[in-house]
Amino acid sequence: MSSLSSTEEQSKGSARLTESRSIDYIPDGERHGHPFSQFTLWFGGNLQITAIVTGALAVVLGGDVVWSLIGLLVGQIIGAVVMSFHALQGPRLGLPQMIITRAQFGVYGAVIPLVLVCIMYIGFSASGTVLAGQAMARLLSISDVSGMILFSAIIVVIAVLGYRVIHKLGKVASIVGVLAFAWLFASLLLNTDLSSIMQNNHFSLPMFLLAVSLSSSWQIAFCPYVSDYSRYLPRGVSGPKVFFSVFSGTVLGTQASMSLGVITAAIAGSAFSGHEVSYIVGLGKTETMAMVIYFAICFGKITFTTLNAYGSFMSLTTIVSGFRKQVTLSQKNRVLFVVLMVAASCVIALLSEPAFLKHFTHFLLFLLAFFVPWSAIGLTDYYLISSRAVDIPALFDADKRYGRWNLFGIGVYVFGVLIQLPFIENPLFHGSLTWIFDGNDVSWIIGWFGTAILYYALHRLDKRVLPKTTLYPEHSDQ
Ligand SMILES: Nc1ccnc(=O)[nH]1
Repeated sequence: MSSLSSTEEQSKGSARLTESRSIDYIPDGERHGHPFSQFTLWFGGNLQITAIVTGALAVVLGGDVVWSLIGLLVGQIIGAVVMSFHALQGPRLGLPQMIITRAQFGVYGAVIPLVLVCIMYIGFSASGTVLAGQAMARLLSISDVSGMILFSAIIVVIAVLGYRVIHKLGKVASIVGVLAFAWLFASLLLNTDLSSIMQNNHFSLPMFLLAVSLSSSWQIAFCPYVSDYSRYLPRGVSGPKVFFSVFSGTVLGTQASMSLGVITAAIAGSAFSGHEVSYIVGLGKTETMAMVIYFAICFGKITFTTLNAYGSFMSLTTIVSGFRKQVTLSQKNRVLFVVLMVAASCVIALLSEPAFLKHFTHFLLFLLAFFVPWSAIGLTDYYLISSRAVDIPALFDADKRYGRWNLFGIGVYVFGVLIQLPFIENPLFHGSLTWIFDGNDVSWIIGWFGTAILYYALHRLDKRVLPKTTLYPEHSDQ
């Protein structure tokens, strides 16, 4: 009887819209969903203004049309392969992404990348809030400040509701995004001679590499939270289906947005840079259509701003729980943590000047140097060294096998960050060896492979005793 009622409660709990779990293991009884939801989340989420502007950069900074499109696609594919391998850990381990890091860095050691993750996502959200807040202000005829606050309030609500609502949002965002993009592509192409744009075709290696880096770093920045959104899928779900749903969703969505950016920048020339939003809105020749586009811009920013809020709230929980041996989070603290994270990005958005935002974007890209080695260590350890076996209870207890600080993992990580520095080309940081690659930033390639190879080659120095198969928490119904 008691087991019946607890099962009943559980199924009711899992069907509720408000999520109660955070960084804890998702038991089999609560697993649900289909890999297709991964496609709609990553496809719909990427159909948005920041991806358009990022794609346009390839042309604004001097690239041609044809090779920019190809370079962006190549970078999309490389970044999405890495990202999709992280996504697969969700259903297999039933855990969000960053807590898995404790297996390689130790329960306390994982705080090092976690703090950086929080900063990165607060930053991404801040820049998204500025754009969406302005679009919302035009849409509702309110001030920019009110637009940003209102947008942030919407993000708090969705992030608190959690997993199920986020996936529903992904589905709606896919539909709204496809309609908006079909219209934008059609109005651009009907008014221009596509063949003349396609003649803008002159290969230059530096510009090609720039396009590859723009899109691959776009994708890699999702890695610290991909499994957060796949962790409720059934444990035995088909690996290839999850992989290809995430992969095709994120590649197709981002490539559509970035291609629109490339074509718009090529047509508009200097009229585009600095006036991206008003140029896109100007494509709607009537007042009503302009309002529809403002709506699409605002709506398009909701998905990832929510993901950033949810991901940073989950990371904050992982930091706090590491020191408190705590596995679950009360509903009150859940709301508190989400509000803290969203308020931080809203304040940055409110204080930011347009020029500040540009520097801030450079800073966020610079932060990527800290995630590339994190990703390389996480994937090499999980797929090649641990053979996908993780002692899940030990991730929650610093006295168990993963310990407090794993000096081996942390050491390789620090090395991975350092080997990238000479190859970073960012307005905030000029590496000393970038001349070898004609001033291009290929630090992410060197950082990822250099770290993975080193971690693998030296793994005998690692003192951890690894489990033979994955160990699940005792009271879970797995
Ligand atoms: N490329 C991105 C990764 C993560 N968050 C974002 O807003 N954007």
